[in-house]
Amino acid sequence: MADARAEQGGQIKRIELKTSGHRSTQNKSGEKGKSGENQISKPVFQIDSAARDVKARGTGLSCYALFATLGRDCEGDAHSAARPNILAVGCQSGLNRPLLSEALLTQTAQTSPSPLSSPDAIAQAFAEIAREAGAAIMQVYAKGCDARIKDDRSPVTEADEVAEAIILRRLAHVMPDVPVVAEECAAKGVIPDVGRRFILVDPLDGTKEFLNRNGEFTVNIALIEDGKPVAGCVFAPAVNALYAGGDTAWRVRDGIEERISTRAYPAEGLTALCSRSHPDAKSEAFLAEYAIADRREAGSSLKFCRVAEGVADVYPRFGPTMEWDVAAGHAVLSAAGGQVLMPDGEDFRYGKADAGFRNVAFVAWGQDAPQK
Ligand SMILES: Nc1ncnc2c1ncn2[C@@H]1O[C@H](COP(=O)(O)O)[C@@H](OP(=O)(O)O)[C@H]1O
Ligand SMILES: [Mg+2]
Repeated sequence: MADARAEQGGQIKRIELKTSGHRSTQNKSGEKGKSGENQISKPVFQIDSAARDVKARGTGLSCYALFATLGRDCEGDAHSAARPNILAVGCQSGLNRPLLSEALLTQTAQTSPSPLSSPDAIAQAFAEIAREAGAAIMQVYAKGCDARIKDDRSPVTEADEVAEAIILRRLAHVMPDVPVVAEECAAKGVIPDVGRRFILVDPLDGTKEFLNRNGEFTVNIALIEDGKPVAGCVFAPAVNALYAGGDTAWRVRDGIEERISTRAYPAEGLTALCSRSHPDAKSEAFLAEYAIADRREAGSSLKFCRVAEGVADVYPRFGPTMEWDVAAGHAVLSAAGGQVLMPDGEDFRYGKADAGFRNVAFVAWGQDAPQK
C-alpha cells in the first residue's frame, strides 16, 4: 500500500494507491534478479474509489499535483490521457519506490464561479501569486543551482519547477475552473485542452538571465480570453519590480505602487529593445527601417514592461518564443496603452494549441505603429 495526495480547487484528498498487479521491466544492467529472471518486478498501483471526487477536469492540475506529490519518491513524467476528463500519470520508479502506472481521476466535481470579477482584480490575484513564486525563486537564487537542458535545448532549473508548482497550486484555489498551460508542465507533455478562456504561466522567464545572475528574469501569469490577454502580471523578484495590467496598468517598485502608461514617440527617434540572450538578425533588420535613437538589450518579459512604463517604444521579436513568454507582458502593455501586433499589422493572438503554443513574429509598440 502507498498513499499520495491530490489537490485541486482548494481541496486536498488523500488517495490510496492499491496494488493492482506487478509489472515486469527489463533489468537495465541485464543482471539476473533474485527470481533468477532477467527482469525486475515492480508493483503497479491504481487510485481507488476514494479518488473519484478529486477534481480533474482534464486541466492537468490534478495530474501535476499528484505527480508533484509523488515526485519526491518517484522519478518520471506525467502526461494527460486522450480522454479529456481522465488523466494518466506515469512515474518511473527507483528500485524501492512505487510505480504509479495509471491514475484515473474522474470528473464529478461541480465548478464554482470565480469570485474575481474584473480584469484588475484578476491581475491583482496573479500579482500575489507571482510574489509568492518569486520568493521561492530567490531562495534558489541565493543558494545557487545547476541547469538541466530541456528537449527544446533551453535551460530549466529547480527554481523554474518550484515556482511553477506554487503557481499551479495557488491558481487551483483562486481560478479552479480555468485550464492552465504552464511552461514546465508543457515540457513534460501535460497540456490541457483550452477553450476561449485559459491561463498561461511562465514561472521563470529569462532562465538564462537567472543563470547569469543579472536580475533580468520574471514570473509571468496571464489570462487569455478569445485569443487576447485580458489580465496579467510580470514580477521581477531580483529587482523587486512588479507590473500588472487588467483594465488599468500599474507598477509596484520598492513598495511604491503607481499607474503606468506608454509615452508618445519622442521626436528624436524611438528607443528600441532587443533580447539580451537571443539576438536575431530579422529583428535588427526590422528596426533598421525606423528612426531609432537608442537601442538597448534586456532579458525576459521585462521588455514589454519597459515599453508599458514609457521608457522605451518598440520591441520587435522575430526569433522563436512561446505564448507563455509573452502573454503577461502583453497584458500589461495593452493596459498601459500599447499594443502587440504581427509585423504585417494584424493582431497577435493566443491559443495556438496546434502549433504547440509557439509564437509567430511580433512587434510590441508603445503607440500605433509609426510611419517608416
Ligand atoms: N529556440 C527557441 N525556441 C523557443 N523559445 C525560445 C527559443 N529561444 C528563446 N526562446 C524563448 O525566449 C525566452 C527568453 O526571452 P528573452 O530572450 O527575451 O530573454 C525563453 O524563455 P524561458 O527563459 O522562460 O525559457 C524562451 O521561451
Ligand atoms: Mg519564458
